[in-house]
Amino acid sequence: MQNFEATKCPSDELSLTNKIFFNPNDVRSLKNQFIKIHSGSGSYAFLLDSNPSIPTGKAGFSLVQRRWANVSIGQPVGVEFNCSFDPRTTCIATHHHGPLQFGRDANRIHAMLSQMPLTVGQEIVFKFKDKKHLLLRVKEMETLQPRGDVVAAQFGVISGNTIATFEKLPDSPLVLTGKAKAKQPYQSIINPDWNFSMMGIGGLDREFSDIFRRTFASRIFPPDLVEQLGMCHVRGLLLYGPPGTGKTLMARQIGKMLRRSRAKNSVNGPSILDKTSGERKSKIRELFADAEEESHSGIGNRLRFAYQSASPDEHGRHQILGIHTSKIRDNGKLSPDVDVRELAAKTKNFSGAELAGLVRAATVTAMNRLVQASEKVQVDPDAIEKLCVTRHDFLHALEYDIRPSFGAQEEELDRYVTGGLVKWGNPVNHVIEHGLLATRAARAEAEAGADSGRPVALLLEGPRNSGKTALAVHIARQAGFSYVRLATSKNMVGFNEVAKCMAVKKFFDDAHKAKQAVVILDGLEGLIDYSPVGPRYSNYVLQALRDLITAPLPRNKCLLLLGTTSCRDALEELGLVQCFTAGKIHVSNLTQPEHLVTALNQLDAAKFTEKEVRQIYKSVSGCRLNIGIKELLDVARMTNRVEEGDRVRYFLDRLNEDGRLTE
Ligand SMILES: Nc1ncnc2c1ncn2[C@@H]1O[C@H](COP(=O)(O)OP(=O)(O)OP(=O)(O)O)[C@@H](O)[C@H]1O
Repeated sequence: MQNFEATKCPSDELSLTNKIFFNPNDVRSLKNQFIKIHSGSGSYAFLLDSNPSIPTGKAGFSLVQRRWANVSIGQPVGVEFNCSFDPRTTCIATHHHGPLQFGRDANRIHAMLSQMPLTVGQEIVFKFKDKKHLLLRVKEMETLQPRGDVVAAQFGVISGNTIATFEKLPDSPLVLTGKAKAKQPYQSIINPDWNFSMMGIGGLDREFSDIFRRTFASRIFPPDLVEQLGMCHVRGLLLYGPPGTGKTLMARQIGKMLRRSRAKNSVNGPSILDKTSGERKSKIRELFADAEEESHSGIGNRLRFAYQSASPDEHGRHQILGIHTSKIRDNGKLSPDVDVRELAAKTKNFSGAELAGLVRAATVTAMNRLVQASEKVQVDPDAIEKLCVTRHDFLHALEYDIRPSFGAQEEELDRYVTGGLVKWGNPVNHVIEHGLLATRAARAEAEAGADSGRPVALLLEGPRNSGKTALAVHIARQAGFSYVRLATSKNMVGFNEVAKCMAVKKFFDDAHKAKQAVVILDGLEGLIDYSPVGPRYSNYVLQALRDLITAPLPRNKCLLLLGTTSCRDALEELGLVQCFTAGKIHVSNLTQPEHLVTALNQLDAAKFTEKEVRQIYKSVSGCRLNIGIKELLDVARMTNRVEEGDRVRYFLDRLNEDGRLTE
């Protein structure tokens, strides 16, 4: 080893060779030989070259070399000449990633690199497209040992078989293409100091993990995988809930979880509104300024809202789902058990945007399987290979994540048929048949293709508790239309006249957008605030209802209107019954002992034994019966709580007391 003094590289051009220069007399015939430089801070491998402008006894380092090898001008360095690399143990190899595409520069760069010994941490500079300098930093090296083991190495030389995997620094404007993109490092959005065990959100773990899965899971995966799945990141998140349920706490914790630069912006709504208008605007602008800057690195600055008026039919949904899953399928990440046709059948009332959301939610669920978030967030290193979106992921997303906002509100409708539908006699069948006829008429109206069709409006009228609402819901469901809404004054408690009109109008407006819609106007007397004392009613709502029920429909649209009332006479006087041109169907109470027996035999709410039913039948035969199905269900439920031997007596007593059974 000889001692030299570090000096500058003779020219900028020579520094792009990434070699160390010596005076020709010092190195005589040596050229393009490997040397090792030993400075106080470590040992580094280089190629040497000679140049007369370097004084004897000195070694010329470029600025970049001096920086990464920690050598300063004038510093003594030890130089080991004639170093050689054992090609069997120091040829750099890597075995799983493809090379970066350098385009036209590839050969030149490859030629330069293939001559060069490399040290971990080394920085190499070269010219790259139009005068710009490209800096490569050696991050890690693996050498392939004769027995096939791969061992991490400090020094190495590039051989013909070396596979180089290029990564780009997060702030680099370079765009990598080809397979090398997979290794592209991305600045994780998750704060490295974040620890889930210190989250401090009591009882909200499930909510937090839901938020994590649906919002951030996609951001901790390599961008290339995210691209292969055709996903875009969630750009905004709205936490909603009653006061004091932990929304702000969760938002703050999410802020902490994210890297600081991304999470410093938190404002309190009222405090912003406190300012003068100009100040307010500038505050809001300030708030988004950072996010706007970051938008280049993938953090969005805008929340997007998508609205699609009519829900597509099954064929349309099949196509839409096909489009949104195509990228995942093309990249081999869609499990063969995913049947788009099955999903199309299961996604009635989903809009296009909701179908896209469903695919996204299923993908995120699949991704989440590869995330371990016990303490730190970790992604399975083989995520790219392992990721597979399965049928189960779609079913999970259907159950927990995406519900159609437009269309039938199944859960709400369920509340109106809690006791199921008991077919206790012909009067029930009669109503259902009429409902079917009206449905057909509504369809025919749309198919006729007239410029403007008419809604088909059917009124179900009958005594209180006779089951009008439940029958209307049954008819609506049987129709199988995509949009089903139930307007009831029970959901409009505290609304003034205008608010009521607006609420009902919204149902009609939405119904006009759907291809096939049912609107149930439940308890018309309640909607118009009818009171027999006076009598009083809201003329404002009455007029609105009359106009809405009779308003013509947009072309090719079909609307079935089902009204219910227990005050037919009053509504007739007000001219509302007349608007139901498709018919007025009477929903009756149970009046025959046979009705009662048939109903009791079918009731799920109360299990009467055959013997009990026979006893009841005997007792009611010859009596006058008049009971609504709703009331019967209530009495039967109460009977359930009674001791076995007393059930029949209790049941009959209740009917007698309430005047439902008379001699
Ligand atoms: N054949 C049936 N027809 C209607 N409802 C039935 C029938 N069988 C069982 N039910 C149940 O009875 C109940 C009927 O209540 P519903 O609210 O429909 O009555 P209603 O006549 O609309 O009452 P209201 O007079 O208060 O408006 C529901 O829980 C429903 O599930």
